[in-house]
Amino acid sequence: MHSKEQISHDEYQKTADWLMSQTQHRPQVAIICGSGLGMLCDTLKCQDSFAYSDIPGFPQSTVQGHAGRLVFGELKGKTCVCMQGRFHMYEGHSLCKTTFPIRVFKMMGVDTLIVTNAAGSLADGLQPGDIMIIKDHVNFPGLVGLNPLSGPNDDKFGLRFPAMSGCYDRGLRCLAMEIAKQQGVAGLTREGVYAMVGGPNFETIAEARLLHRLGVDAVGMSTAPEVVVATHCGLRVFGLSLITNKVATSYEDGESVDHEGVLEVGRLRSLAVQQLVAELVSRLEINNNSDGAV
Ligand SMILES: O=P(O)(O)O[C@@H]1C[C@H](O)[C@@H](CO)O1
Ligand SMILES: Nc1nc2[nH]cnc2c(=O)[nH]1
Repeated sequence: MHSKEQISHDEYQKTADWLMSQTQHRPQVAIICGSGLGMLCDTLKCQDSFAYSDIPGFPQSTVQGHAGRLVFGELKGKTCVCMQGRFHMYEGHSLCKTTFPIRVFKMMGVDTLIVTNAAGSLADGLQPGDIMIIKDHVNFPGLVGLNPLSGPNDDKFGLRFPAMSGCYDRGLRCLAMEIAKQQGVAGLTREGVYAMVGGPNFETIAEARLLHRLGVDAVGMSTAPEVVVATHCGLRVFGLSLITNKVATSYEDGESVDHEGVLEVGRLRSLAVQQLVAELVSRLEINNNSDGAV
């Protein structure tokens, strides 16, 4: 079951060492591409890319719209590593496996993690095609003990009881809003709360109404475990959700969602998301003390 599997420090190190032996790039920024957002990798220059199936210890991506490649390259003067495809709990991966790359990135010297996802909107002010800068999350699996940090704590990575109150960096959220204004997409962009549910089914009407009443702005099936592990090991985090659909909350209107529709909105908004992320990366101030030693 999820919480029992443990991955040793040596296993993360082995993967980090293998990647560093295969590429000259030493990433400062890691980017995780959500469903339909794999094009974020296209902006990287001087790419070195690896199929997940060739990387020792890496899980495999099984979801359409998640290519399963790790891409290293330069973006606006920063060295980045980009996951073209992430791992979800509903694919059957343990939570340690879904978050495996995060600790590998930390060991490679990454300072900042940018997470993206596709999500359904529960908020009146968020329409398909809008960009939600994640202010905070509700980790539903985590609240009932399905947490990648369950099990013995590895003190080399972080504290047994890490705080999560500031896990989405305030400075980066403000910077992203400023960039959205400068790029003329402020009307499409606002902050909100993301909730992770286990999936893979989309919400029932009753579940959607419950999430809405709880103050959730957008719901998806990923991200929270990655952010918990990143915050635990001291990475600075920025997150955004591309709103791909409204979550149906009425028995009358017959609204429905499917994965192909989710991917289609990703394609339509790819340029706006790409430009926002690229400008954010270019304006990041990197903490050069991050030498990857954990
Ligand atoms: O990887 P993300 O969270 O972007 O993927 C979302 C949630 C499901 O995996 C999928 C549903 O269409 O999109
Ligand atoms: N749980 C969930 N995940 C999504 N990913 C994209 N849209 C949705 C949605 O409506 N619900």
